Amino acid sequence: MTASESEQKETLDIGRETVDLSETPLRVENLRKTFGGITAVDGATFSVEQGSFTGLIGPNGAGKSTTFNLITGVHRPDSGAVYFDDEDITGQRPYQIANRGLVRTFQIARELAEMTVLENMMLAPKAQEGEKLWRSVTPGLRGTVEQQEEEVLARAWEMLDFFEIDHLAGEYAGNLSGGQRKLLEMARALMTDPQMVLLDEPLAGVNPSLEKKLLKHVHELRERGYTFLLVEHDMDVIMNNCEHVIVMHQGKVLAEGEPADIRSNEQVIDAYLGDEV
Ligand SMILES: Nc1ncnc2c1ncn2[C@@H]1O[C@H](COP(=O)(O)OP(=O)(O)OP(=O)(O)O)[C@@H](O)[C@H]1O
Repeated sequence: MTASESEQKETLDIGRETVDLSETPLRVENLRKTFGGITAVDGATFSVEQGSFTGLIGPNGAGKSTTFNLITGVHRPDSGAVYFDDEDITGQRPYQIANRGLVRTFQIARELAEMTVLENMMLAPKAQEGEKLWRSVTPGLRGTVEQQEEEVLARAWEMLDFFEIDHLAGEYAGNLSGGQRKLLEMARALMTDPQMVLLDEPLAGVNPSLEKKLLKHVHELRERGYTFLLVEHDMDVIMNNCEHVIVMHQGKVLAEGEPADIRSNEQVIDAYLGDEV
């Protein structure tokens, strides 16, 4: 990390702390997951570098979503391990993993569509201290809870402003366009000030101008030290934006490398890219 990058990150208004870009925050080793007779993930091993924008691609059914679910604690692997910041997080619950700084975007469910954009943001606050309840019922300590709520509100506005949807704060989430929803999903994920964000097809149904905007925001965040792992079917998006690409096929990692190498990899062309190159 250069001195100016370091400076930029420390002064970032969305509140990231300085991180060491030489780290490898995420490592999955020999992950395996079966559903009945189906092997969804079959010994996948890869790692993601700190501060990178890494793409995870592969044909339908290759195991990408299941891998995301194994990393974020939605599913427990049959075998293998997930390490985040060199700590074994295998089998931890999604909220525990999120509290460590590893989050994924979630689609705005129907119930959330009936709340305003700002209310959606307030539902995803930064983890608060465990004694919150105790503080709220203890005379003299009420101010701390109020202070925390103010901090959550301030962060919500900062994120809405960053993603340029602050003018929609009072709008019901259900009234947003597909692209605006995707921006809200990203903004919500960032509420907890994570270190790493997993994006599962964040551009599906997004029009070209909002797609450009969303990718611009991801690049800005990445330059400031956030790490992104992206599942996306649009090959141009992957090849033009990610500096590292991991290709899954039949539950395994078939290849990984820079976009240009992946494009010309014979095995990848046979298994996946076919006519796309
Ligand atoms: N909860 C589940 N129950 C049963 N089978 C599942 C479950 N989740 C995934 N699978 C199966 O595991 C395999 C891998 O699915 P997965 O969704 O991880 O692939 P993918 O690469 O994300 O595919 P796509 O690009 O189509 O989203 C598929 O055969 C799928 O049908």
